[in-house]
Amino acid sequence: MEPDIEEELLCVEAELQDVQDQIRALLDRQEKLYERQSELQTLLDGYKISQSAENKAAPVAVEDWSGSFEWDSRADDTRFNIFGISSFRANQREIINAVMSGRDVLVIMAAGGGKSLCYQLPAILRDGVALVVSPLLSLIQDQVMGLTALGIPAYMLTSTTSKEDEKYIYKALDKGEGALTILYVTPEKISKSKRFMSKLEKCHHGGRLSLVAIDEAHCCSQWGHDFRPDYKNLGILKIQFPNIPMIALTATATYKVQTDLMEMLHIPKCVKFVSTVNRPNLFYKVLDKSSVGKVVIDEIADYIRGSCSNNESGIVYCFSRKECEQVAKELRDRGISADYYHADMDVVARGKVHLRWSKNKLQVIVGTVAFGMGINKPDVRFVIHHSLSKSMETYYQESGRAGRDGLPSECILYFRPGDIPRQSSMVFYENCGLQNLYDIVRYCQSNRKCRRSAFFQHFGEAMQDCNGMCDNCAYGTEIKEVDATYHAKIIASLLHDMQSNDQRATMLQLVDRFRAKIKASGASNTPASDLKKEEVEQLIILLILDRVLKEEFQHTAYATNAYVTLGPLWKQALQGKKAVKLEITIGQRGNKGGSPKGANKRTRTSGLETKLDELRIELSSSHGGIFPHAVLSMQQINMLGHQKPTSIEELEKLIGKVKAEKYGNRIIEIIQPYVTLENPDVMEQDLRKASENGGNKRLKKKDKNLVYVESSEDE
Ligand SMILES: Nc1ncnc2c1ncn2[C@@H]1O[C@H](COP(=O)(O)OP(=O)(O)OP(=O)(O)O)[C@@H](O)[C@H]1O
Ligand SMILES: [Mg+2]
Repeated sequence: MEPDIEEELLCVEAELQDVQDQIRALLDRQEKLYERQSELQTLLDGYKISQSAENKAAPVAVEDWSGSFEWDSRADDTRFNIFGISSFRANQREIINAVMSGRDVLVIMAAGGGKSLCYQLPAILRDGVALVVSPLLSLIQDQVMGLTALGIPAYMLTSTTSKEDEKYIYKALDKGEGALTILYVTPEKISKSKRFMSKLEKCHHGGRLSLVAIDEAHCCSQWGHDFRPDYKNLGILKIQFPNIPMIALTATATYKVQTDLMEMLHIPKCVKFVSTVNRPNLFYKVLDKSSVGKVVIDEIADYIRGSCSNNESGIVYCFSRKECEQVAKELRDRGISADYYHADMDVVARGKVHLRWSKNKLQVIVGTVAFGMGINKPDVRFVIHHSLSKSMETYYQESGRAGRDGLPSECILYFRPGDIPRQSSMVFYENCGLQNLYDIVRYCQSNRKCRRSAFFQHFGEAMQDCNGMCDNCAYGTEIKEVDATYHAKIIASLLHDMQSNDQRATMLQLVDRFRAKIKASGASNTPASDLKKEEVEQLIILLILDRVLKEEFQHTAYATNAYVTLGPLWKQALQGKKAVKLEITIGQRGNKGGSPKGANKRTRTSGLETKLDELRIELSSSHGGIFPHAVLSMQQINMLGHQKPTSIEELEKLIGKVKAEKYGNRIIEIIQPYVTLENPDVMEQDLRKASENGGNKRLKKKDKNLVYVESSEDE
């Protein structure tokens, strides 16, 4: 009788546990649905408001921003002859048209998408002064130097502006004297300088304020990833200058951030342009990270030497300041030109490192997250994460600093489960901190799913083709699936015993205990004996993601420790009711030996291109220390390398009038010897085609092995 009762009791308990788990799962779902409900409600409210506002206003024609406008030919001329840009990228033309039509505009466009042109070009086309608010001094300096080199009267009013320039700027604002087309300021100028605001108002009253641009506009919103208090006050600009078009630009903004921005900047009726988050030229890959530090550095150094032997720029992101210094030193020991960048350094030292790197005098910056916004270098060919970021959003931002010029570039993340507790003990108190971290852990652990699809999912965008531009799509990984249900049971029972005795375990301790238990039981032939140390770590992470286990944190005087404890579904695991499948990679994850499709594309071997690269560095120093990419972009170097123009007229058709006039003689001098080496007939044909194309389309490549990628809308 008694055994029957016990058995039934066990069954009832198990069923109860099951029911509780289901309730928990439903509650989770309910929470998610509430969240979505509120998002949809806001969306609907916004839609209704804009509808009623439109109904009240005079009826407007359907807004077709891609149609033809009176300024079309001037816009094309400025794009090509001043900026040297052969065609507009997606949405650029439409955005420019909306601004030119006097509308307020909100632009969400991926990093490197070409947002600057969207306000710089209308600034040139419209009469008067364009005010640009940008959050960082370094960003402003880059932009002003670049524009000045193109002959555009651009100035900045910041703490570093000389008295003389300040006087010039105030006079231009006040009385319209002197040429001033674009004026950059930091948000503090708007919120703190009454003098500046009064001059700006005078400029406006005189009808000389052409537009207002708010760059990195996500800084306005507390929900964004980089909130800046001074950005909160920028709403004043629309109140004071209601009839001046305002354009707000950012690389990423969730729907919540977008509505927040529109409200704060007082642009409820703005035209919104949202471009895809996809960066088709970036190759994403995750590599297993060895627990031996030197091995990881050896691999990184090998990669840089092998794939970026032409001194192509890159970034290595590290978790801590100490790690940055260490990794930079070890890369230098291996002959790579690398230096570190973190928040503990003083501003001058940081600025110096950044500048050397921007001018191609330093190949690699090893940085913490402090090396962030303000990186304006277009030709970063690789971003390597020495350890994982804290969320998908942060990873998207950081890896997105690669390939802003549209040329193929690589984003490599070194992952090992042992790095997770370091991150989790930093983020656990943030809103959704652990949830965000576990999302990127899922990204890292996945051996099958397209990496790109994780970004689409995260940013709520429809899937797009990856075109083999991630490791899982390009070559996949050989995987062995292990039934780890039994292993999970042992781990749950181990932790249960420990917790009953008021003991705790870190992940490493748990791995050791697990392995010791297997060894002590002499069960070398049990299925649990077959897992290596790293695989047990991987299993523990899997159990955390599956909520069988969870992380808990405790502060000591020196650190925050992360412990692994039993999670909501532990009983199921203990009873062997939770099927656990562990994917183990066979050999090394990713195909390190083979080259991904993306990596091949950018191999630049031509001697002429190397010479042109050297020339742009030389010209950049002799033209007031501007950046080499402001002289010629990598795309332009590739184009010149293939088309080899030999006269200023031909050159003009490729890089526009301003650059051809300024640097033309030197460029042709470099190209000339290479032309005489070639078959004159072939060259003749190429040049004829170039002029037929008006310089707007690239020529067909002569050499099948050379792949030339130009970023343009028709790419
Ligand atoms: N239509 C185009 N064709 C080719 N190159 C372009 C085009 N538009 C912009 N670029 C180039 O792309 C690079 C990135 O442009 P830009 O700095 O405006 O990007 P962004 O969208 O502001 O990115 P971020 O969010 O990182 O600031 C620059 O080198 C710029 O010259
Ligand atoms: Mg920008």
